Amino acid sequence: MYQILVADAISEDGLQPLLDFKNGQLIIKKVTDPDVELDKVDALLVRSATQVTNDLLEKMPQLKIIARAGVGVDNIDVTAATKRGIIVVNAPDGNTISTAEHTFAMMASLMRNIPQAHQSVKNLEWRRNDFIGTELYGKMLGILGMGRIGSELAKRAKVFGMSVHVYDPFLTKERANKLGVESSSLDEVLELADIITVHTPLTPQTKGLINEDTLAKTKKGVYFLNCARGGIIDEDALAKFLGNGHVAGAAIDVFVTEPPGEHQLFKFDNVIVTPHLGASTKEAQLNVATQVAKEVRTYFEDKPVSNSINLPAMSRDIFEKIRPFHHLSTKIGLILSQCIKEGIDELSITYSGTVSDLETSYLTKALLAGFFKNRIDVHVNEVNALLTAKERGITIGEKISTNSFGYANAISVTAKGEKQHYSIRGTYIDHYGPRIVYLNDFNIDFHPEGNLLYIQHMDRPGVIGRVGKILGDNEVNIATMQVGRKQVGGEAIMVLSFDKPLDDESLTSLTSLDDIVSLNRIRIN
Ligand SMILES: NC(=O)c1ccc[n+]([C@@H]2O[C@H](COP(=O)([O-])OP(=O)(O)OC[C@H]3O[C@@H](n4cnc5c(N)ncnc54)[C@H](O)[C@@H]3O)[C@@H](O)[C@H]2O)c1
Ligand SMILES: O=C(O)[C@H](O)COP(=O)(O)O
Repeated sequence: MYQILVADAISEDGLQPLLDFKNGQLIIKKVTDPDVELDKVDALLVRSATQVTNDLLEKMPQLKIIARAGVGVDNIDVTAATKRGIIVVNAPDGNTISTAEHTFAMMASLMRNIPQAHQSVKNLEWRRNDFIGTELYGKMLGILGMGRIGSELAKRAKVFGMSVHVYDPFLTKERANKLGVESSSLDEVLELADIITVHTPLTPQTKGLINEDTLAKTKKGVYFLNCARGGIIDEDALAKFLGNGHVAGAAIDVFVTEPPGEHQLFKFDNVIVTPHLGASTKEAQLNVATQVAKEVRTYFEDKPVSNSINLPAMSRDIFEKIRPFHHLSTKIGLILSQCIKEGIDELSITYSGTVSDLETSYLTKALLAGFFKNRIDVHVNEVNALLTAKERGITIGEKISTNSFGYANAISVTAKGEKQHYSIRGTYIDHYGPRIVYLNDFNIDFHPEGNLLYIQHMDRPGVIGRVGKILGDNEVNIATMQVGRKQVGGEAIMVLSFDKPLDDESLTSLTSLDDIVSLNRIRIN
């Protein structure tokens, strides 16, 4: 039974897919709650409040998936999660409309002094001349970050008769034209806009995007909005430019520290604030909760998730096509890891035939996960496979080739260590399953499953018989046996499979036989 911890305020209606999930148990508690057994949690659902730090992850060794019911993942140490093989998913578009609407409401409120006027009337005042506003009509709105929310905001601004200039280094001309906005440089937006709003993620590049230098380039009387992330607008710099009258007002939904406590911006009457409410609508909360609840369930049902931050997205159709090769790749990795007895520096993988049309990078990661499975302590999966290989100095080469050696598809792998050099090839045959068709320079054909013994020996009369006798004497039942050789009387190989793991005594007796070059027990599960 998977333990699923819901650590922030997430719509319970939206959690229905998990409430209906027979293999999951929902725990709705904060991570700091002493009743929560963090070491048993398999899935963690959060919004922006819970800080998913490396220290927290350390206490959660069973954690497999972190789901963010919202967009921003800056409260999650994604790098630390990735290292541990924990998949991180979010709900990227469930709160877009709500946040765009909130930004628009903040802009209108700011320009018409609505919060200030509201408070004044409630204080039994009637100061009509103190709250003269400014029309949005005819003004230029500058949007920094033209993604989902920026684009929705632009549509609404245009309807209000505003012109929209945007700065987003990743925005194409076609998309800007389609949205009817002017794509500009950062400096142009700063110099021309009457109102500037930020809608980028918080990254090292966007932290302090609006700072003293950029503020100095803006028009006197400019207004600023931040409904994205605290820190994109440097709070000290904004306070300074509000203080000297250069900035006419600001609307802020997000802060560097949340909750902000006593804050330097609160002393300005022309600053309006909300407590990170962009996504706080019934609709958005239902959307994001439903999206992540489905993602977590999908993940535990061994199906592909759609919105992972640290794994490539894959549709169900593609996943079904890739699934057999995924199994094959994992098995190849497992076999290699048990055959090669030292650390490796290089792994070269060649995909040919029908498999080369698929997402081969995903298969490479599966192969690495198989390779590392019994070698290192860390749980390696598709999320952290490449990182793990890199940390261990293994160079990964991936190629596509047209030569599939007579099979419809083939995955050929060579692993190089200091002393050893191993090559293996597998194929997937419809209605027949995965087969290993080449191992360490020998053509062979065996089903990579269960308890196997791979023997390299000299091709001499009686070797197979002697192997069979020792196993028979030790009551070991041979389930299948395949042989291969390059030339008569040269080196040859045998791959045997058993119903249960081969015992040490039999292995020792086999090792002492004449004409045996090497033996490897291989377990595939
Ligand atoms: N206040 C809230 O409650 C709330 C709700 C939802 C989202 N958000 C925040 O709003 C922001 C935008 O969310 P979104 O869903 O539109 O994200 P998005 O990923 O769709 O859009 C972000 C855009 O920023 C652009 N960008 C990235 N780096 C940039 C840079 N250096 N300069 C200019 N543009 C850059 C990207 O190209 C992208 O188009 C995020 O920070 C998100 O966390 C806040
Ligand atoms: O990134 C987001 O989705 C928003 O900032 C919403 O955050 P919240 O889920 O804490 O309201």
